[in-house]
Amino acid sequence: MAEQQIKVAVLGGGSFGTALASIAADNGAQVRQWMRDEVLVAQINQEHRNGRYLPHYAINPAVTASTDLQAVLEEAELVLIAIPSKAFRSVVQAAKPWLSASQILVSTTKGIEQDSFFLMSQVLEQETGFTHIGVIAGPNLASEIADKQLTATVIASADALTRTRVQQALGCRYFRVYASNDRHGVELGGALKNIYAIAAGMAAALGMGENTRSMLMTRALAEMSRFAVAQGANPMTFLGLAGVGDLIVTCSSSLSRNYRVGYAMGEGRSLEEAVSALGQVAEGVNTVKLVCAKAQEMGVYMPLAEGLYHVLFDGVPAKEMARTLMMGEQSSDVEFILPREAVQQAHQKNRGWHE
Ligand SMILES: NC(=O)C1=CN([C@@H]2O[C@H](COP(=O)(O)OP(=O)(O)OC[C@H]3O[C@@H](n4cnc5c(N)ncnc54)[C@H](O)[C@@H]3O)[C@@H](O)[C@H]2O)C=CC1
Ligand SMILES: O=C(CO)COP(=O)(O)O
Repeated sequence: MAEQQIKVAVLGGGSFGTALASIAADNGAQVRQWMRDEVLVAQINQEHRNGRYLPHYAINPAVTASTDLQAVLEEAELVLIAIPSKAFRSVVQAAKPWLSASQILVSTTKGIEQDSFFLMSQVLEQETGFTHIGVIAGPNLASEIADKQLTATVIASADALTRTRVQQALGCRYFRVYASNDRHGVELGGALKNIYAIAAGMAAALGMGENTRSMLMTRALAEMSRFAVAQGANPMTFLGLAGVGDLIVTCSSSLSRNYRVGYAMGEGRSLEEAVSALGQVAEGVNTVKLVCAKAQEMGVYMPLAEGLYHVLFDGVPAKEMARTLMMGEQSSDVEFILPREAVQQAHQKNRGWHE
């Protein structure tokens, strides 16, 4: 679909970086991928395979890998950054000498920075001061994309050039790219759903049914959009691929690392055991900590996230937490229609009937 060959740099040698590099190459781009591991670089360049993260996937030979940031970044028009949130800023800082204001910088990372509570595009903005900045998020399990299973993502940016170039560079017969200008909402959607994917994995391992999962996902969406609106995002974004789309896939699929962490804990493993068995990043573990602290600070009601926090970090059994949540205050279904406060007030007014 791309009209002329675009030069793309991908920072990150993990599963998503590798899948994105190959999409761009399938789409006719010249792609350079940066990673730290020289063995992996040699394997990608010689065998066109990433044995550590996507071992069964044939990478497009037009992707060349390198440990040299300068070589990867110079001449790149589009830079996709697929680095876990914990290391994101340090990688951007290392890349800075070879970044320029004419480049388009796009975060693909679904996480939040520890001390600042910054989303990754905010880190990009703060570190570079550039304007062509965007994020992508959506139902994008890397291994399914690697298999060329049909899916779509959202490029979110206030900058029209960023949106258009990413649509041109990545949109292809198995990957559609939709546009949004709610960067904050799209990025929050991607980060927040990881929390609920852990809870969904746990519920599945505990033998809870499809009604339960459906309730969990829907109430998760209510919580996510409540938090995002308090942060200045547009609630309608959560009806899109980066909201409900990504929530459905990560809460339903054992290919999701966050879901797998929850599932392992539901089977009785400790958080540490679950995370170390995974061997890859599950952003939700850190995100739930940060979001619960922020929600408390801002007075945002997030019972599911708080419940999960107590299960992960305070040793509360998941089944006990589920019972507590079920007996929590009766609330509003869609609070953008009937506010939660209206339901609470009606309860106070009509006290005594059930007691
Ligand atoms: N895997 C997936 O299905 C998807 C992942 N994402 C997001 O993409 C981000 C990256 O995830 P994956 O590629 O899946 O992770 P991964 O766990 O497969 O790989 C992480 C990569 O980052 C590298 N890395 C870690 N610390 C580094 C540092 N200090 N310097 C340089 N490189 C470092 C690792 O070596 C590895 O190559 C995450 O935030 C994730 O939420 C988004 C959509 C889909
Ligand atoms: O974001 C993802 C799919 O859209 C990947 O989820 P995990 O990080 O849980 O694997």
